[in-house]
Amino acid sequence: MTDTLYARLGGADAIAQIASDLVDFHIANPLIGKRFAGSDPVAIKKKATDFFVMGSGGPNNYDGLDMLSAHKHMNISDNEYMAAVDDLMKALTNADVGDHEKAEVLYIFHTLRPDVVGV
Ligand code: HEM
Repeated sequence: MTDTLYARLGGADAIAQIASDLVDFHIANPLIGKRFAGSDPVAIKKKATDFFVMGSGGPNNYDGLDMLSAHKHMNISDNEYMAAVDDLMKALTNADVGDHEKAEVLYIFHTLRPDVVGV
């Protein structure tokens, strides 16, 4: 059997580093940084890690909101979504994730777009 995406990314520690970088990049990103002005970086890094671990086939410890509830009434634009995708690619590159795994992560991320953009 093929390893889960979770295992191929390097498990919980590797994913925690990717999620931490991702949140740092979002906060520093001029296109979306202001969205996180009121956020606690430590808390959202934990939520992002748990969500990513669960979504890649690892243990499910995610206790956060579903994606529609989390982003409802934010009215996130296509440009903001693309900025978040750019940050994700950067975080994956930083962690030396291979092209095949990057494509899988991107695909999963994109399946969540309807619950995030313009809701
Ligand atoms: C498919 C893409 C995305 C995924 C998978 C995702 C994932 C998440 C998760 C797991 C949470 C935590 C939910 C909770 O608090 O229980 C969250 C919160 C949030 N997301 Fe997203 N997100 C995405 C795209 C975006 C985009 C494009 C923006 C805006 C540019 C955004 C802005 C936020 C904000 C502002 C919060 C609340 C942070 C806080 O609680 O302080 N998200 N997102």
